Amino acid sequence: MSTRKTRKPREYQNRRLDALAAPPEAGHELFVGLSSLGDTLSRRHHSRDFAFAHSRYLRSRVLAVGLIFSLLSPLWIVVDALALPAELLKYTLVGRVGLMLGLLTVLLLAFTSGERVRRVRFSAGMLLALPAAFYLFVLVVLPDPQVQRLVGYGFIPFLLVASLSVFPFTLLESLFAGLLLLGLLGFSQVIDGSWMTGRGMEALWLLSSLLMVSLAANHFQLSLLLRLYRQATHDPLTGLFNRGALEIHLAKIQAWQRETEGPGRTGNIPCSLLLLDLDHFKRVNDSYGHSVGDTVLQQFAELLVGQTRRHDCVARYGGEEFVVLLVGSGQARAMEVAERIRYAVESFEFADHEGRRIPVTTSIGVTPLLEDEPTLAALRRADEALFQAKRDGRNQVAAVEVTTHG
Ligand SMILES: Nc1nc2c(ncn2[C@@H]2O[C@H](COP(=O)(O)OP(=O)(O)OP(=O)(O)O)[C@@H](O)[C@H]2O)c(=O)[nH]1
Repeated sequence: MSTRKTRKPREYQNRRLDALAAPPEAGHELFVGLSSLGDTLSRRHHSRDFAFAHSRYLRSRVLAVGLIFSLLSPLWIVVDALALPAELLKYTLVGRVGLMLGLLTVLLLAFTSGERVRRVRFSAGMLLALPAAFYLFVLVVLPDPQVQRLVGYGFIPFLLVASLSVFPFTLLESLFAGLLLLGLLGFSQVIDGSWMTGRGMEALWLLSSLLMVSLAANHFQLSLLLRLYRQATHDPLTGLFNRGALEIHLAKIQAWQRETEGPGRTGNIPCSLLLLDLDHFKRVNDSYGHSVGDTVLQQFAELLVGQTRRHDCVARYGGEEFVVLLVGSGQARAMEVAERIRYAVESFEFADHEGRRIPVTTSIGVTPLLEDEPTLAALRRADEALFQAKRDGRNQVAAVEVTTHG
């Protein structure tokens, strides 16, 4: 174990809090709904961590809807056989075989995608694109007048637009898919001669209305998902990751460390854990009141976020204990960062509600996060180091190092 304390702070990069939807303010429901439009419009504001939760949710929908499509599509061959003459049946059969193979590939892709976000999103897109492509294929290959004889094909764009509402797509994603399906409906009308007729316009209007309903469903589904995710993973007082989310995040970082091992890869990426505890915090509560204590915790959290980089992780471990995960920082660098944080806290002007200064200091335990150890073992080591810093008089940085193998 080693302890050290220097006075000089170092430069640091700023970082914003996790860019997730803020918890909705109490108030008019419509306002609450509209205020989260920015979060459901695109994935721009979603954190990387939410992207994993989102893709797990999307994957379960792809599997369910993919299974329904795969079961319904071959059943329609019976309707085709009853409605179409034998010479036309070959066109729809070829299309259906292609559709079935495509749907099975999508199911396999989604099933094996695990947490690969892009693969899940690709399979969701393909799930909607395949029936549309099948319809387009039939429209193009079938001899012109025969298109009128198709039964149950005209509703494919309607079915697909309605299906959009089942998925937690962003508004822009659904709008893009919806416009393509409107185009497909328009094309089918040109082929069957109903374009710009009363019947054709009625169908276009119906599809547009369905699209609006699906967009509303997407918005409410995604904003609810964001809110629930935030409540489950974030501390409401500071907005930081809570303990459960931290432990999951640590395990993910370790998996990523293992993946980047080996020839041709980035190589071993050192990570370090900082466990921070506010010194004599009970006195702050006792002297200034619990609400001032809360404000101090919030300011402390902001300070930690400001002192770390975007890809580092700051979490509230519980009470007045916080954890910082430094990605790509070995022990020496982690000690420098911990010392900089300790100094920043000591110099920061924490104040009560009347603006009176509250002296606040923090003790910090530092330890490496090894790629192949249980996360709790690393946290326990950080706790040992923190205990050492407290024992050495508080307002200290202490480290517990480990001998890495190899
Ligand atoms: N205001 C406020 N206080 C909290 C919160 N969570 C924990 N605390 C308080 O944090 C204090 C922790 O006290 P102790 O565990 O005795 O530790 P300490 O006073 O910081 O002393 P050392 O850790 O030994 O330096 C308790 O008074 C808790 O009530 C919170 O969310 N808000």
